[in-house]
Amino acid sequence: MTIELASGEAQLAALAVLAQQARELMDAVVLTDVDETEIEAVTAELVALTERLRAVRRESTLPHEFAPDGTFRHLGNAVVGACNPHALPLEVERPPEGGSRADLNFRPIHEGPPGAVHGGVTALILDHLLGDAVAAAGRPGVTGTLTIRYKRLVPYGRPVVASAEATRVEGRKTWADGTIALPDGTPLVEATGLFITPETWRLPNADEPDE
Ligand SMILES: CCCCC/C=C\C/C=C\C/C=C\C/C=C\CCCC(=O)SCCNC(=O)CCNC(=O)[C@H](O)C(C)(C)COP(=O)(O)OP(=O)(O)OC[C@H]1O[C@@H](n2cnc3c(N)ncnc32)[C@H](O)[C@@H]1OP(=O)(O)O
Repeated sequence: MTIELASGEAQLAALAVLAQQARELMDAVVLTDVDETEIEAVTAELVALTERLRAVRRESTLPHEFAPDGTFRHLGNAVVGACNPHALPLEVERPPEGGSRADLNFRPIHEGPPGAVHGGVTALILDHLLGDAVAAAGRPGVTGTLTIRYKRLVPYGRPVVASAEATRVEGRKTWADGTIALPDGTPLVEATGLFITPETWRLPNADEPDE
């Protein structure tokens, strides 16, 4: 894993604004009902804009890194990356009592079953949140297994709460449980996962895994 110093903060801030606009574009695309002439005109403008962005390309995606304020971030991450239009982005909090949580609102672009969120999308969110919970416990790792139980359809367009906590440790293995629930606590999706700390990972300030 690469840990690099942050650079080009003004450019990154502008990129985050661009990524948010791209999200709004995606939201507009799935709900627009303008006629085909207008769709073709907008598409032509987007082709031109895409070419402008491609004019200068990075050799790799935005890295895992420490921001100037000392916090760890991954601006290109598919779930939490402010600079990645694919990300909600999920804003993860780490409450003082432990674990990880996030308030979130899925959108029509996340639809799977009619009027509800795709199960793969909720699995993605829970994978990340469980991963954050094990990292919060000082045991960052990659997902070995992820088991999901879909209890109720997850609505989009209204608030839900995701939460997770590490539950057990054994060598380089850490287990975590999590849920996506309505604000009143009604569980919609439950997850349990096993995360494994690769041999090569040793993060500054992280507790050493018990080996
Ligand atoms: C996404 C990167 C994040 C970077 C994190 C950095 C800092 C953290 C800070 C904040 C992060 C916050 C949240 C985000 C974090 C994560 C969320 C998303 C995570 C992902 O989305 S990540 C992508 C999906 N993930 C993969 O792409 C894994 C591919 N895979 C491998 O990279 C290797 O396969 C590895 C490393 C798993 C093991 O390889 P290895 O050589 O180190 O270990 P080895 O095989 O020796 O196994 C040792 C013991 O684990 C058991 N074991 C192994 N694999 C198992 C499995 N799958 N299921 C059950 N048990 C398993 C063995 O049975 C043995 O058990 P025993 O010791 O009892 O015999």
